[in-house]
Order: sequence, then C-alpha cells, then structure tokens
Amino acid sequence: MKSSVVSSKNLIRLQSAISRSFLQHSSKPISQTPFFIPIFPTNTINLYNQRYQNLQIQIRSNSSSIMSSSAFKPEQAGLPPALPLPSPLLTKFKIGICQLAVTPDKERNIQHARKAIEEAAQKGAQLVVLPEIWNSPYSNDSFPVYAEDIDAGHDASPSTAMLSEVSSRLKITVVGGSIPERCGDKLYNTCCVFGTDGNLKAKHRKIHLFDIDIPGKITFMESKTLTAGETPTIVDTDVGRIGVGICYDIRFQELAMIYASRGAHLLCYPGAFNMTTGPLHWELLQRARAVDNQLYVATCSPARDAGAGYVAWGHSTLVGPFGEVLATTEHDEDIIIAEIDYSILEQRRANLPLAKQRRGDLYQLVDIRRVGAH
Ligand SMILES: NC(=O)CC(=O)C(=O)O
Repeated sequence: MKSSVVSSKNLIRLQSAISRSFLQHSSKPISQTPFFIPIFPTNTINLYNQRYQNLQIQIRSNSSSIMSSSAFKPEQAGLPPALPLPSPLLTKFKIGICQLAVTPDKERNIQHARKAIEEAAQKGAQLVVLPEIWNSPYSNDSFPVYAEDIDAGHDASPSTAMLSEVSSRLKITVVGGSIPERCGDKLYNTCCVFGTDGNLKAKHRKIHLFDIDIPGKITFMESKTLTAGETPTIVDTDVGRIGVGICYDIRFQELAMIYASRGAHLLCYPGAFNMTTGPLHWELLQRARAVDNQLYVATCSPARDAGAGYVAWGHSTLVGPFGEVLATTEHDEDIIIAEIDYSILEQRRANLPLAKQRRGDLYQLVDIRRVGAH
C-alpha cells in the first residue's frame, strides 16, 4: 500500500494531485487507467488501479474547504468542463440502421451490406449504421481469417474500401459497424466512420473485450484472439458529434458519460448481444445510456441465425433522449429508417437540467484524457 498525506485547501488541488499521481505513477497507458476517479469529500480517498491496488490519499479536510451544493460551480472543480453541444450541418435527418444477415461468404457479405446502405440512403437516410462484425461470422476461429488491414486500405481492406466508396457516392455518413482488423500481429474488433466525402473520419477499436462465462448458457472469450482498443472515439460529422462504442462497450456507463461531456449528440453501438443477455439487457442498456446522458442512442445488430455458432439477439434500436424507444425491429433482417432531431436534446435538457443539478461537490466525472491534455 502506498500512502501519502495531502494537505488540501480545497478539492481543486486534491483533484489535480490525484490526476498527476495517476498519470505519473501508472506504467499503463492513460486509457487503461479508470475513466473515473470518485471524489469523496470525506477524510479518505481510495484510488485503485491495476498496479497500485490501494493508493490511499488522506486529506486533512477542514469543513470550510468542502463546498456546499448550492455554492458549487463546475468551473471551480479544476476539471475540463462539459462541452456544449456543437452545431452540425444537419440537426434533423433520417438514420438508417441495417440489421444484416451475415454468412461465411465474405464477398457476399460486402455486396449485401453495400445494397443495404444504398437502400437506406434511397429511403432518405443521411446516416447509416451497420452491425458489429458484419463481414465475418462472429467467432474466434473466424476473426483471424476474415481480418483486414484497414490502415493499408483498398485491396488489403475490401470491406472498408466499399464503405468509403458508397459513402462518397451517396454523400452520406456511415458508421460502418465493425470488422475484425489486423494491425501487425494484433487483431481488433474495429468500427470505421466515413464522412460524406468517403474519407475515414474515425476508427474505434472495441475497448472492452467481451469475456463472458455463464456456465450452461454462454461462454465467449474475445480476449483469446482480440486485443482491446485504447481510446474512446468521438467524431464530428455532418450529422452531429457521434460517440462510438462496440457492443460490450455499452455496459460501461463511464464511456457514455465521457462522450456526453464531450458534447456528443448521438452514441452509436454496433453490437451483437446474445440469446442469454439480449432479452434482459440489450434494450435496458440502450435506454439507460440515452436517458442518463440525455442524447440519442442507436444500436445495430446482425440478424439472428439460429444455426450459427454465436446466435445474435437482433433487435436493433433507436432510443431518444427521454429514454423512449423511437424505432426498433425483431430479429430478422431489416432496415430501420427513423428521424433524429437534435432540437429535442435541448428541449429535454431544459425540461430536466441534469447537468446543472449534478452534485459536483459530492462526485465528479474525470475524463482522464482531457485532464491529461490540460
Ligand atoms: N457481444 C458483446 O460484445 C456483448 C454481449 O453480448 C453482452 O454484453 O451481453
């Protein structure tokens, strides 16, 4: 156990001390440290990370240093403030969510995805979202075989070459689900976002690998073959600021909160939940992420194939900022077309001004990367 005593005049100093301590002492990359450091205005703060199991900082607090909620001002926290919602080119538009049937035939999967994107665009979608692992069966045996070198592009990555071509030809934004990515000797589960010019705007590698063991129900270990991504991914597009997560990433609310604090309008989660967790958790998690953060959440699953090694739950969905399911589907192949209107975000945030009502004197969100960049 490491222990040090910090004489703090106020929580601002304490906060920066904690952040510096994390950034200096951890041998892990910043993104492997927790996104949150809980702040308790009591005498003891316990911080945990993988190396310093019990780094304890004691605070000799005097009661006057603890700000009362009524006096608390977020800017006094010494942390980067939440960013306001930006003004994208389009604030009201249609989203197309393509729940695709996936087969072992990669070339067919690519052509099939292309057709679905074209159909969604033809129905008016200016943003199209694809499922998790849409060019390959979802299995540890398949990932290395179907993986593409996205950075090398073109012939080395026919799946993303198609996404780039179709997004520029149709002048739409594409959140390209995910595919297995090969980079050197590593494999990732990776989502590429293409802008209306066909350029790759962002690449999100699944941060939280799906390792689950519910005996008799489902055991799956992505970590057998995949490596976890290291960065949250938020991207400005013509259709708003989008935070990207892949499937299991949706279970980690800190990631969604960080996206919200960075001004996201919409969170997109390509995801393939399963027949055990899907019925209970899939919609619940989407609605929770949306209502807690007062933004839109879109999910896109592969269609269910009862004969596949991994059977996807399906039920791709769009949820609004009040936690309302705006559009959803069953488990078969389908294309959801639904409207997104960002003026409703402002409205809901005025109805329920959660950001202003947060008790920053009791707890705070620390976006490690933004603190580190300060
Ligand atoms: N497949 C996943 O990544 C996640 C999932 O199915 C679950 O969290 O349950």
